Amino acid sequence: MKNLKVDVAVIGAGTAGLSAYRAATHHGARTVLIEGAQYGTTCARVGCMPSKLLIAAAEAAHALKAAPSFGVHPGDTRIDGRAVMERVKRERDRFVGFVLEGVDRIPASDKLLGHARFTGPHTLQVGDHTVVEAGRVVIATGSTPQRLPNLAGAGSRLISSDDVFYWDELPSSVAVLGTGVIGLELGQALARLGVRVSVFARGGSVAQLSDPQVLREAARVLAEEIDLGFQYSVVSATEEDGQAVLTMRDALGKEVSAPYDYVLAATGRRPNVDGIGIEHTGLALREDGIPHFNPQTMQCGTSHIFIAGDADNERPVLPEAADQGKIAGDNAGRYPDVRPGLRRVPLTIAFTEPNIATLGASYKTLCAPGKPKFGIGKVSFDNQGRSRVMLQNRGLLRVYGEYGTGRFLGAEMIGPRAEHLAHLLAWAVQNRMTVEQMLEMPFYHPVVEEGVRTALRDLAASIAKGAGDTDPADSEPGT
Ligand SMILES: Cc1cc2nc3c(=O)[nH]c(=O)nc-3n(C[C@H](O)[C@H](O)[C@H](O)COP(=O)(O)OP(=O)(O)OC[C@H]3O[C@@H](n4cnc5c(N)ncnc54)[C@H](O)[C@@H]3O)c2cc1C
Ligand SMILES: NC(=O)c1ccc[n+]([C@@H]2O[C@H](COP(=O)([O-])OP(=O)(O)OC[C@H]3O[C@@H](n4cnc5c(N)ncnc54)[C@H](O)[C@@H]3O)[C@@H](O)[C@H]2O)c1
Repeated sequence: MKNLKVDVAVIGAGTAGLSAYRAATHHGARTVLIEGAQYGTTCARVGCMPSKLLIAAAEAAHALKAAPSFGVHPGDTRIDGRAVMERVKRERDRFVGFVLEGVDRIPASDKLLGHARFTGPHTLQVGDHTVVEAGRVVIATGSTPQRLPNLAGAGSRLISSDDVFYWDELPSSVAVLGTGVIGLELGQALARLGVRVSVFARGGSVAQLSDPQVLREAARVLAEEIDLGFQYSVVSATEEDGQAVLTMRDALGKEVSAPYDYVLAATGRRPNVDGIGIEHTGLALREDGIPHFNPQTMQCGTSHIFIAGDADNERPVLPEAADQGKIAGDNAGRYPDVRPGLRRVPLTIAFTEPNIATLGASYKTLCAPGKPKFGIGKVSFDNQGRSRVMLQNRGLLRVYGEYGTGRFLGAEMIGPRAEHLAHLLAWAVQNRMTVEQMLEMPFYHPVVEEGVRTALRDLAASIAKGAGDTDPADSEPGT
């Protein structure tokens, strides 16, 4: 058994861990980066990048399908599933390659391969070969797809998003369970690529939306294109003749049963805090097994242990993993001088088409008990000029503002090019702009951003009327 004494140990060489390693070494701390599986990060290997590559292929197929409405007739479309997957994997490997080059530049003496688990607050057992004694530790262990026991009967036909990006060709049919970001992004992309797809939701949630009006519109718009069913529960899943036979029950008790090449469980991801000996740290744990931590410093309690990225499940997206990793690494590096780091305004984007995005304060948080009422403005994209020009006139944007100050608080949307609209609005929230100040900004013509202006004008009017103006949608927020 080897023994290693370091200032900082970082567990996990994903986006958060790499960011933490760089920050800690910047402070001159002797740091070791421990990886239990593969270098290359979830984002590059089986996350953001391959999913967007698959979606890009799907968008190309969809453009051909939409072309005749413009009087453009591309002829017979042939989707070569093998070529689609080859490009996804080739480009994915290129992105992974960049990460690996970065890892190669880290001195060998700073890297350890092996699963790490705490044996005490300052000690880690790595694989069966090394004991690390660390002054401080950063937990950056990421997350793993959730496995549902009631789907286990589907055997080898039960997959997670990880498996999709190792396919050699496209299957004929897939049942997707879950209408979160993964289920909708992959479900729509596969459907556009000619795969028979059924997407089943347990309840009524749609991606990260909580505004009931936007949620309803998103469900309607997406269901126009894909076979999307809400309020379904699993009756059984079996493996028969190389296929999965999935039986689902709807809210009225009606059962539907069909064979699929695969059942894709997109039912959330579990932070990797199990099996790392967290119980030996002495940290106070929440009900979900994650240590209590300060989201400004990433410090767990008042301890020498920090947490970052998907492992803390606060905002499980890539830019947050990078930010949190930096904050955790900075604080571990200069411990005990622990300082708050830069946290940005929340921003999430689901790359469905239309895109679904949220930013700033969500409708749900604004509706929390004890919160003051807030003004709401909205625009439908149904008749929005540029959206209609592009035949992408579907969706709804709702924007929120504070009574009295007129400060812009946040927005939820499904709409054309929402990935860009969401950035624009998130920057306004972070700059603490008022709705009036936003309306003083330039808007070109004809652009989708003119829809944003319509919503902001509506919000300005709502704020001017004051808190007596009740929201017509006043109802329970979604998930
Ligand atoms: C299909 C999919 C699509 C996504 N698309 C987007 C997107 O478009 N935009 C976006 O912002 N986000 C997206 N995400 C989310 C994003 O990928 C994650 O939030 C991000 O990669 C998390 O980074 P991380 O460093 O926390 O975890 P990871 O990159 O998973 O790193 C954790 C590392 O820790 C290692 N590890 C775990 N336990 C141990 C242990 N005990 N000992 C040693 N090593 C250990 C793991 O092997 C892993 O290498 C997507 C995710 C998925 C699954
Ligand atoms: N574009 C992006 O930024 C992007 C893309 C993909 C993934 N991600 C990240 O990955 C994370 C995980 O994505 P996800 O879609 O798996 O999770 P999610 O939490 O977004 O959605 C999970 C879905 O599964 C359903 N579900 C949960 N438990 C279930 C059960 N027992 N039975 C049936 N249905 C159940 C939920 O109702 C929900 O519809 C997201 O939180 C997101 O942060 C981000």
